[in-house]
Amino acid sequence: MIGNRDDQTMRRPSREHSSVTVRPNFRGLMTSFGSKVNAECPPSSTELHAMRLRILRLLPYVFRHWTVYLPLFCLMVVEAFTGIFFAWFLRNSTEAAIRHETATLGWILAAGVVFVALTGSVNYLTTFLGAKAISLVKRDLKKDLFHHILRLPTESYTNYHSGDLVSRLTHDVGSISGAVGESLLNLIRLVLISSFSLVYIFTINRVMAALCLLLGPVAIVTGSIFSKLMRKNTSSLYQYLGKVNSFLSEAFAGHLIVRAFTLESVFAKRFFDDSDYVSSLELKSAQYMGTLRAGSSAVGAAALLFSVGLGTIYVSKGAITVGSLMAFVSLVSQVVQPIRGVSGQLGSFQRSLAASERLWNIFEQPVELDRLHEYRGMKRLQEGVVIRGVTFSYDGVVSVLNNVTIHAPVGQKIAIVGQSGAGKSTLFKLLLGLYKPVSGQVWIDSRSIDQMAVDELRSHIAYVPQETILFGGTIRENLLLGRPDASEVEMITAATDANAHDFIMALPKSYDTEIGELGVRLSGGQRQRLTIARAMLRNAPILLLDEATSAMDAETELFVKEALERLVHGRTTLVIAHRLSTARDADTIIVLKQGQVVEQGKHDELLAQGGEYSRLYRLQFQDGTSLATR
Ligand SMILES: Nc1ncnc2c1ncn2[C@@H]1O[C@H](COP(=O)(O)OP(=O)(O)OP(=O)(O)O)[C@@H](O)[C@H]1O
Repeated sequence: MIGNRDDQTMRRPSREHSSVTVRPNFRGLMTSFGSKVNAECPPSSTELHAMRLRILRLLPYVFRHWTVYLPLFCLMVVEAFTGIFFAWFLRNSTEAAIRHETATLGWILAAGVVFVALTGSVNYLTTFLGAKAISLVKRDLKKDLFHHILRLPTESYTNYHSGDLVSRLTHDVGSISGAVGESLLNLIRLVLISSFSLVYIFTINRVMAALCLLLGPVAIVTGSIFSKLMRKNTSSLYQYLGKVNSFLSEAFAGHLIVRAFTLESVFAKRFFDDSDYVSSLELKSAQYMGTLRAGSSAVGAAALLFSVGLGTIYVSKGAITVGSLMAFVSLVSQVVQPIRGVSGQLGSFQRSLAASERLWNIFEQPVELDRLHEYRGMKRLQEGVVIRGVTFSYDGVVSVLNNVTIHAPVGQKIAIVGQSGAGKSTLFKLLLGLYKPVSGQVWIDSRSIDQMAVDELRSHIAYVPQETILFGGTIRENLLLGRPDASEVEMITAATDANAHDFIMALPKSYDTEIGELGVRLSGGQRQRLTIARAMLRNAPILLLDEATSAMDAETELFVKEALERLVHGRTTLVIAHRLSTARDADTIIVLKQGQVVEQGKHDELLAQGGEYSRLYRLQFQDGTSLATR
């Protein structure tokens, strides 16, 4: 599994997989999957600073929807007032009842009815607007994140695992709702209720109010300690869930290998261990939450007892009325409850921020472009492609390509051959503009590709990869990916030229047949012909063809060969020829060895030279006469 920046904070606990009997081949796989996360280290001041920054980064998303947040805030002010109204109602109705003031009691009760109706409406609106605010912010975050991921340079994109990216886009974005919704709103609500109640209890009796307030700091301190512990724990949990998702996506995508190599028990064991670990993190969170709630309930109960005890003394001395005591007792819980509630909400707010950390981690990666690439229409080629003195390294240390120069004049076919790892596919990646050379340049029609927009460059190129990559959906949708504006006739012509039309028509819904995830419902040869048809439809002047190595039956092989010949015709083609029979009719054969061009020329010339090409040819000839001579 590919690591990412999060791995830096991971450690491998000693208990991990100690009891697992793993076959040697899979030990590396299992231990890398099994690295757990550090849930225990204490928060540092730099972390708190980072936390503040993360809140600041979320704020624009909140401000963007101020038309929802502003009415919500106003409604919360009204909601806070209704709490005070209840105390006022209790105080005045009790006193009116004690004094037998029936008329006063009547209008107080009428005010109570209005209050109940108002509370209902306010509750409905705050719930609806709260959910709307969360949904809008999550929607924007998801869009921005996906937009950002699509613009990441290949170099940084390949540092993430696809399953982990899915986890960030779904689970982590979903978890953000606390920071922009429930917890944020509850924090504001509790502060408002607490402040209003505080003012009111001070108007009832200052000394009693001040004494009850002494319990506040106790609640705040215990609450914030547990909140921090919970945040660390949740951060670890989210990080680990990303890894579990990566594992799952690989397990499902590679299910054929899992079955063929009888890896079911190994994978099950791995997933069971993961699930246990996730569960242990969740239990730890539950423990923290339980302790926090128990502590804050104790503080709330103590405040209630204290105020009732103190209040009865004040009532007996005639310092306050019974109605005022009732109002005071009901409001003390409004003051202390929010204080303890703030701690809980802060914990949940911080858990949300923990999820946001994994989103900012991606947003921090610089993007290639400020807009998404788009198909720019068909291009023409006048002169051809020139790769001049290109040197390239993935890691900045080992050169994968070394001063490579290749000339592909317009309409010619250039075959690139060489041992595995010689740098053939890397050359294609540079031509597609996925990576930039360390030195040297690639030119198309006397224009350096550095001066071209990436989508302009790619609109010149049709790429047929070695693995047939199709997407879930219909055949039509897959073919039109090559050129979205192609007509029905053009699509059918491309499919016919690729020897695919006949088998497509034999399918139940012909071009509208669903081909399943990655084209799983088609045969290997059918998938290949579809990728050729897709490239044909694109009708780009430059063809980058990475020849498939998988063997097919003679008839399918012939179909694919014919399709490729039609595809190559009239285009400037660079083909990675794994079978030297493909290279035989090339205008020029380039022989790469350890990233360097060691020979170039025509088939017969290179054979006569008796160098690397003739060595490779002999090897293949000995290994399989049929392939080399076909
Ligand atoms: N994304 C990558 N990051 C780091 N190194 C890479 C990456 N891709 C390829 N390499 C390394 O670059 C070298 C050249 O790889 P490349 O895929 O270009 O070889 P190739 O000639 O196409 O091989 P094959 O015929 O087996 O496909 C290899 O040593 C490979 O390990």
